[in-house]
Amino acid sequence: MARPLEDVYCTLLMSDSYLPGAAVLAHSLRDAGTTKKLAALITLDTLSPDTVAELKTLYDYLIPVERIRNPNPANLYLMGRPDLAFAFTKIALWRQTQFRKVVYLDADVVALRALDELFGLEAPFAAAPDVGWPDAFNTGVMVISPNMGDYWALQTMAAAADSFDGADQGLLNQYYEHRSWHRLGFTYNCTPNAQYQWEPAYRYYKRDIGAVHFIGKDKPWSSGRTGGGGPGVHNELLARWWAVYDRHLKAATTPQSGEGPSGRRYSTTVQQYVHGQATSADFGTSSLQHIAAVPDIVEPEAPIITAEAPLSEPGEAVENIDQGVVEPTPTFEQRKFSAPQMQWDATRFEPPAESVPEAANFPTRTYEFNESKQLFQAPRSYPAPPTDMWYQVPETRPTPAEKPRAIFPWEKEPDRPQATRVFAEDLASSPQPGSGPSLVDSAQQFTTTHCEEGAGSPPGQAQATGPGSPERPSSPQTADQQWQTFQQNNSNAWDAVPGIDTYVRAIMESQTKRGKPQLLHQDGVPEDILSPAISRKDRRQSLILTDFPSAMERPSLPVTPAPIRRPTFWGEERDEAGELPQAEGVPEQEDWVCPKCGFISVRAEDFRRDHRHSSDASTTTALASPPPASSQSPSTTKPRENPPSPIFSPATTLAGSPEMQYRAGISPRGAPLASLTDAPLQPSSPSLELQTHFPGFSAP
Ligand SMILES: O=c1ccn([C@@H]2O[C@H](COP(=O)(O)OP(=O)(O)O[C@H]3O[C@H](CO)[C@@H](O)[C@H](O)[C@H]3O)[C@@H](O)[C@H]2O)c(=O)[nH]1
Ligand SMILES: [Mn+2]
Repeated sequence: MARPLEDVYCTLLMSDSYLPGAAVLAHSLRDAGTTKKLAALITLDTLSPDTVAELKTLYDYLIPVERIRNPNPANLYLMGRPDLAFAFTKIALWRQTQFRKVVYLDADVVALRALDELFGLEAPFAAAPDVGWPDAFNTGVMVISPNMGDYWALQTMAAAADSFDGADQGLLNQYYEHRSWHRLGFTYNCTPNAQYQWEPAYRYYKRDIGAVHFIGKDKPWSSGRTGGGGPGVHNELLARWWAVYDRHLKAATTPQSGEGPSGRRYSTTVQQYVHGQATSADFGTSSLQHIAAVPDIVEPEAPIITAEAPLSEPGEAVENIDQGVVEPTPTFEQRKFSAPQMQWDATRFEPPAESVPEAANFPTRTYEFNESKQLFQAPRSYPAPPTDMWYQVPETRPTPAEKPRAIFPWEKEPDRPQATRVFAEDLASSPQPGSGPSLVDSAQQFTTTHCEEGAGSPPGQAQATGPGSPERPSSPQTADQQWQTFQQNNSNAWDAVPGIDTYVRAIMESQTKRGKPQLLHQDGVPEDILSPAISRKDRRQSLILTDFPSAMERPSLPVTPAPIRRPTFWGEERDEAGELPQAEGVPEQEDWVCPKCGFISVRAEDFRRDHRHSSDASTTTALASPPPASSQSPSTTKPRENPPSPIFSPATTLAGSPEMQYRAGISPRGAPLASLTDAPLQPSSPSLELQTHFPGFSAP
């Protein structure tokens, strides 16, 4: 016949720091005369060999178990106990099926008497109410009938972190909420509370108390004896723990030298985890302060001796003090720190996915309202406001910002007039049919606007000739006269630098020799670039740089004699039958626009002399044989007597050279140059559209 299964008291130890608790628990049970064996579940990888050795002397069975970590320990922070991350390990009790019944006791429990009657309970599970929520049970004292069915169910819950407090108590209460369990009396798991205790009840039930359980972060051995000196329920019960400790484990005068009253050797292993133990100073002070041992713990009525009472072993400490014995601090005292249980074991697991950040452990400080009943007394007087508060205006004016470095020669002229700006919007309103601004006017506007640095013009000239200037001559001039005046008074500074001229001509000639026309479009297909129906993206990138304003900048500026045709509301182009009359006093288009390639020069002389196509072998200039249909104004056919300086000559000569496009891409005032589209300009085109070309940027 098989041997009947055994009954045991069992505890759990997962860290060295709880060793004093486990030791006191074992002693308290044995002192109480239990007939049952003692067992301890231990996690070998987190306990020191010394601790295990000590446990071996105290317990009949040491049962190694794997720690079970809460995979989602967030709820532990709700009760401020992140150190209980491995509390689920406790469910290993249910798999100890080698035992019939287990009376489980936390390591922070001290038995005041043997609890053997608990093994006679029928119920498969029993526990006492929790003091914080009495409908729930506390898991520090439990009567368990181990079985694998419950174990696997609990294990599944633990794996899912199914626990309202993140630890075993939440998990087990959830598990047994809908199962039958036996409710033990509070006397089996009395949890003294420093803040609240129902003292009359304590006094009344005191003699029934079977086990005291020191719940919470602070344990008797971790806070030391200082807290347990006075009257009150909590201190009385604390004294019961220290009584067992003192009887069996308290440090002797010389470590490892003595024997306790029970005949056991004092344990230095245990002492090192007891606050305030194992230093010579402590030997003296503790014996003065501590509550001395209660002689017979089986007798709850035994008188409790307070600090003022005679010491149980007065000789030791006094002797030491008197003889001036100063013992070196033992190394185990220096090593007694035991790190609290971490939220996760970095040596075995990855950090939990939803772990609480470190900051959750930062100390917090609570400020409370002042509860003083004293009425507020206003001070008799307040300090006078400061009298020297005003803004001190600085005596010296701040030095004006430095002028920008001169780039062009004329910028160095000392009495160069301040440049002004004139914008198209400031000028006369849009061209009127028949009397709209001529090309001369436009050119004047343009030059004044764009050469606002007053390039090359005599002092004051830029303003004087500006159309928007108040000093504008009011006497009416013919367009031709204005053109003459304008051209005489305006020239570009770079035209006076022969080097530029020579260089650009050389490029142009070399291109002409290579048969590259300067402005021929790639495929020769004429295109009505002015048609609004043609979207911008369909146009090829321009090859020509000029200083013309772009269509965007000056959309209405008529830089060609012909007006811009806008589509009607219905989208089609307007009839060519001139709605707008030809402008007067404007040079003929053939004088400055190449009918072949649309190349533009403002100075007709330059145009005739310089602009040639390689195919024009017999032609001296592009304009030697102007298209017969376009000759209209007699004023443009006669040669000019005093050829004025070119205005746009760089543009005419730079055409077609990508390198020079880049170099000439910035106008004298730093604005990007405009470029003509490379589509051919038809003599019959209704207008010419200009397109801004920024160096380095290609229009789609
Ligand atoms: O670092 C540790 C932490 C815990 N334990 C063991 O686990 C038990 C539970 O920890 P404890 O500090 O005693 O928890 P309590 O302050 O008592 O907190 C309550 O909440 C815990 C978590 O739900 C339950 O385990 C307790 O029974 C319950 O009283 C201890 O007694 C020890 O046996 C260790 O060995 N090392
Ligand atoms: Mn406990």
